[in-house]
Amino acid sequence: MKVTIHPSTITGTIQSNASKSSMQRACAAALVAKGKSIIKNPGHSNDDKAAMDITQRLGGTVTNNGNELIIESNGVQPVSSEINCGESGLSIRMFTPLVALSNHALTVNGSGSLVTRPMDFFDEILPQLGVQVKSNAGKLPLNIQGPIVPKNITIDGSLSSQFLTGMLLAYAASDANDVSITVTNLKSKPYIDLTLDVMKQFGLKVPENKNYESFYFSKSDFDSAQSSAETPSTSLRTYTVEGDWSGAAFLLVAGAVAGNIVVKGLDVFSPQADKAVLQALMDCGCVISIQPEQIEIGPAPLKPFHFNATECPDLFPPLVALASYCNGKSVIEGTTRLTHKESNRALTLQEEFAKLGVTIELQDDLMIVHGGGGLKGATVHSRHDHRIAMACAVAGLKAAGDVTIEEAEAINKSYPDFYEHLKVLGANVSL
Ligand SMILES: O=C(O)C1=C[C@@H](OP(=O)(O)O)[C@@H](O)[C@H](O)C1
Ligand SMILES: C=C(OP(=O)(O)O)C(=O)O
Repeated sequence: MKVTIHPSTITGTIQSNASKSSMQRACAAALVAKGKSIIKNPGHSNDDKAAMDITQRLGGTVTNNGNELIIESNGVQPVSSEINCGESGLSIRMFTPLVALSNHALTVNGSGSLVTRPMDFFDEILPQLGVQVKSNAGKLPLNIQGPIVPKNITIDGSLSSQFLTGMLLAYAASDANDVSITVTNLKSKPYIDLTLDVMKQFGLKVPENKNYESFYFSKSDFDSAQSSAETPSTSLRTYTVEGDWSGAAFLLVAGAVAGNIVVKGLDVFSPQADKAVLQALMDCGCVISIQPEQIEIGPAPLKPFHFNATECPDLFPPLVALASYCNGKSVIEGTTRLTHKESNRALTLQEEFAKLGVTIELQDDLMIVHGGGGLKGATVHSRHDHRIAMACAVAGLKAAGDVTIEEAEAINKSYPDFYEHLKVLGANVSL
């Protein structure tokens, strides 16, 4: 699908989309928590759909009426010999340790960019916990046969926090007692805060976070009268999927560049990593008012900013769009975190923004965006990466000519309503 963004000024109010990070975790937590869970504000992105399908294949009963998702579960009891994670890095890395809770042999598969993303973690770690693993040299498909036996283990957190998210859930589900997961060089730490937050809300056993270096599952927490009285694991529980700071970052940048808008549905106290976008927006000098129930944002002469995105790598694409309109060189740190996303994002941003007339330099872990020179109309390509498509769309709002995005449907991975939301804000978008 091709989408063309015509130069536009935007205005109005928009409700943020549901966070796939919050929604996918909720599916996994509902699966292992046992009992009935009601999940409000469910998302409908491809990654959300993958998580719902996996939950069902691992034994959950999933009923989705659009406004509410109801999951009933007796724990992981697979009803299928294969799960398919689509293109979702979080789903494969979070659900594979949950697959390993069962003694059934299962194949874990995926598609698109996921086929080339590294999964060697499982070859190295799961066998230490009694799980048989066969992979295609560290890539998909994976054949997994548990059950996992929690014990003290050390894992590497430098490539992705998502493996740790899966391990924490699996340890909690198997009632890990007096054991620690030690993690070296953990990156994307706020995503672990989100995992722990969801685990708590679903009444799972939450480990003690020792400075993001070790996560200790105590002997007694879960059995204590107090914890089971507060959040009994088999009770009915309700969870509301958070508004998505990662998707909203594109809307907020659109406001800073192309018109006064209001974004609703974002929790400023959320553990989500990407709420850090507010810092860059405040630093670049746009007009912004942050209130508990909404964020108002609008354009002003924009100045360059310096931002460290090591812990929130998904902010690179929207921040590159923002930096393109800032008058001078903006510096974003953390490019090494981008190599294994849906595309090699530092390179794809450099190549696609070059088509729009923006020079991006890559130096070690730094990205330097030469902004303020004006953007030209061009045809760009999503590179099958939702965040590249959204970054180009937002950048196109104030380009000198039309910006056409090829394979624009990549947005379905996280934010299927993105172009519609731009249209609601008055952007001139041809679908
Ligand atoms: O846990 C999550 O929901 C995510 C964690 C991050 O990945 P890494 O931990 O690999 O950086 C992020 O990039 C991804 O989009 C979603
Ligand atoms: C990298 C992303 O997601 P995942 O790793 O879950 O596929 C993303 O949404 O940008």
